[in-house]
Amino acid sequence: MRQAWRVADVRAAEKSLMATLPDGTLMQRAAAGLARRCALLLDGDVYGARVVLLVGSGDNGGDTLYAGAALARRGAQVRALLLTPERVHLAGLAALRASGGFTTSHLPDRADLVLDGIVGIGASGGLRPPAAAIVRRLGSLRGRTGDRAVIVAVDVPSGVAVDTGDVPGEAVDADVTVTFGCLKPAHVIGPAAVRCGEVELIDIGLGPALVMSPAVQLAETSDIAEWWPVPGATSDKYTRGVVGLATGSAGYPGAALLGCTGALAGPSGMVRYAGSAHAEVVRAHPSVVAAPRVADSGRVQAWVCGSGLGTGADARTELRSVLATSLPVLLDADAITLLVGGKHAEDLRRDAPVVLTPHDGEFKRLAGESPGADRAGAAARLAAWTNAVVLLKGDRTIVATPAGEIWVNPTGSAALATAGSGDVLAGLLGSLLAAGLPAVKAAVAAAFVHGLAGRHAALDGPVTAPDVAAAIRPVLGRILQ
Ligand SMILES: NC(=O)C1=CN([C@@H]2O[C@H](COP(=O)(O)OP(=O)(O)OC[C@H]3O[C@@H](n4cnc5c(N)ncnc54)[C@H](O)[C@@H]3O)[C@@H](O)[C@H]2O)[C@@H](O)CC1
Repeated sequence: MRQAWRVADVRAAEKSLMATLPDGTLMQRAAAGLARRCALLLDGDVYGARVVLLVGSGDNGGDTLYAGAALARRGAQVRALLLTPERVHLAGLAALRASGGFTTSHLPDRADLVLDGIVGIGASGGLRPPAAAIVRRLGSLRGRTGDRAVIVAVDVPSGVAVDTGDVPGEAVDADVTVTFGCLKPAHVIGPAAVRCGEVELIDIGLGPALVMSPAVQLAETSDIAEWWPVPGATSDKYTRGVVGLATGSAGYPGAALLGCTGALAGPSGMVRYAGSAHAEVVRAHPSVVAAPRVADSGRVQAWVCGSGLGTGADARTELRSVLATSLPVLLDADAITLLVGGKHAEDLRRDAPVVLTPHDGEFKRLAGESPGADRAGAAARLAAWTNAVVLLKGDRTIVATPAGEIWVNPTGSAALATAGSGDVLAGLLGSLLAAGLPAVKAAVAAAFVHGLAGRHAALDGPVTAPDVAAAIRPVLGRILQ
């Protein structure tokens, strides 16, 4: 499991750690790690490399100057462009000069490596115009071999909103981001995460001081392997869990079929289907036990309701039926639309878990506003308001609990942006709920495996929802081996 902390918590941890260390120790650790990574990016060919430092007025600029000094000592031609020369980190600048580096008043035409030290976790608002103009030109810099200059962001790419992962305006598009002490939300959430490129975390000894809860958590393959329910010697189809799907309609039988495909790939021992697509479902999936309505179905341990269900009177009845149970319920698509206006809000005040899986449009309908720039915060607010686990779909899907726990999925893939892929996710997640996984783990694990399935399917070309569903099993085979 990986974790990211908010700026205020990082600063508090740094402060408590600095109280025990000689002045400047953390910056020296940070700069040493940064310089080491830069040397590797130059393939060890540091001597004669053209290195450009973009240096802002804070400690982020200080890290950059010290790292530049280390590279200059190894023979690199280091030029520092000071954005606010009157407020530069003086000791860092002295170190650079003493090592043979220079300052420059303009962005050089050629560079092998650019270090972005304009602004780090002290950023407020979007980049100011002079910095924004420089950042716009970075993509055109070429180095010794004619290749594009490698861009390294120091701590975070300048221009991103560190706590939310938003990119409000011009921002550095880094190949590598070298961060210090711990990850921050911008490294893992939203468009900022894309601007980071590869993220390298340098240990500066901050760990023991990070006593506050992380802002965001990310599951790793080992977590999924640990959580995923697997049958034991005494398991049978009922003890493995039975998932029920109240999905699809005459207009959208495909949603029922795709949901069942996702559910069949999950860990539960049996899939029941309730709805008007029952004949099609049994034809396509002989192992599914189907009935026309929720009321006619046998026992299940969790319900999935909504995908392709419609929003008419019959759909309302089915939604009421699943919410009236004391079982975990996943509400997707039309079931979310049916909640709008608060008509079923009181039904969400139930003891058994509810999982909501909105995309941005459904989120807006339900919450009354778009997720906006702070997707994690928005998901957490909706989770608290609805008393449900909210899985907000996106490139980096967010899972938030009513208690404010937030997860971000690292396996997202553009391949999942295809009709019906959400139905597959709902079925898979429902299967995990039926198998007894707590709602938050079920949501995190389903998003993780679904994302990998999208990537796996994309290896063979353009992806459709059935391809995603078909890829779940090989992906799980690898995770659980
Ligand atoms: N505090 C610590 O113990 C450590 C801090 N480190 C570095 O210090 C950084 C934080 O340093 P600071 O707190 O000095 O803050 P920053 O260096 O991130 O930025 C603060 C400066 O940037 C300017 N600024 C703010 N928003 C701007 C914008 N939108 N456009 C242009 N300029 C803007 C402000 O005028 C301010 O002077 C970290 O990101 C990291 O790189 C590391 O050395 C590790 C240890």
